[in-house]
Amino acid sequence: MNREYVIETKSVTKSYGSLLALDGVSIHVARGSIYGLIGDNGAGKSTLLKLLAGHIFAASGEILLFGKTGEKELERCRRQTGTIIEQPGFFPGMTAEQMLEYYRIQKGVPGKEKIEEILKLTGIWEKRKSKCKTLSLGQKQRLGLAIALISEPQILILDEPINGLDPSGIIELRNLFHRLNQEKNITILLSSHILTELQQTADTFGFLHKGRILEEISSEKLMEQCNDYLNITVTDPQSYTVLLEKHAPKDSCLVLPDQSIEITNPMRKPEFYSQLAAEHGILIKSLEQRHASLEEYFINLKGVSK
Ligand SMILES: Nc1ncnc2c1ncn2[C@@H]1O[C@H](COP(=O)(O)OP(=O)(O)OP(=O)(O)O)[C@@H](O)[C@H]1O
Repeated sequence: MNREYVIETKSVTKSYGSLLALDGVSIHVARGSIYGLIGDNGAGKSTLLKLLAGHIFAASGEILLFGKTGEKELERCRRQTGTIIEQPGFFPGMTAEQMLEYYRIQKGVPGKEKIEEILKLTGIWEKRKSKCKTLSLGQKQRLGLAIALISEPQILILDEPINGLDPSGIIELRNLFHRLNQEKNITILLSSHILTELQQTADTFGFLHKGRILEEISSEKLMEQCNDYLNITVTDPQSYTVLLEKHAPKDSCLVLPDQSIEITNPMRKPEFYSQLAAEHGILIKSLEQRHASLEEYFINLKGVSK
């Protein structure tokens, strides 16, 4: 399938002095997707997002927005992009509504009526008369999002938007991202150092580690990779594996160095495996069910790349 990428980088490199922050980074963000850029602290996420936003420039490689490249074209395309890379400056004494109006005028966006629509869309309408200094972190994130949305962008680029929010704040923001994506057809690129935070938000993930993209993967494929495991320790592993081959031939079994037997994505319920042993006079010492988490997947990926 030939998907249209609204954001693409090709072998982008960026150094700060002798520090290579991005090393040949290529990412592909399809129109209509929510793309999660995952990486530890210092992996290079902000650097990549700043390059896309035009705050800094690459040493080599190519950046494409809406398929267009070259600084002049990119500048034009960036007008259709809303970004929050560092918190936009808020004047503490201004109200949320005044702050949004300030940015509307600064960005040259016509139509005062947009203010009401965006304050309602981002869920801070009730707080419109509150001064910025009194807003909570979550409310500030929403106001930042409102500012990014004022120019009706087709793309949103958000650096760690979930950082520091409590669980209910995360859920609210996640729902908002889904609404913006579904109802306004906005493509969203957002970063986080916590994979599980983006697990239910993004449909595509890019794993960035020490300035390099290790993998780009759809959330569907990622979930498939996170297998279920059954780990069984028995008194007689040899006889038990023979039994498994006969009675559960479709299962993929592996005898681990500690002589326990690992079944990946077992076809039957755990009781089947304990009954099978019992019926043949084999004693089960332990039986554990495990699901490889997304975090484990990322840790393994980083391990392989060393
Ligand atoms: N202006 C700068 N001058 C020098 N080094 C920098 C600068 N900005 C970033 N770096 C370094 O580049 C590397 C990548 O930093 P970057 O901020 O892009 O990472 P990050 O993945 O966004 O990290 P975090 O999750 O901590 O925000 C880090 O080693 C950082 O110290």
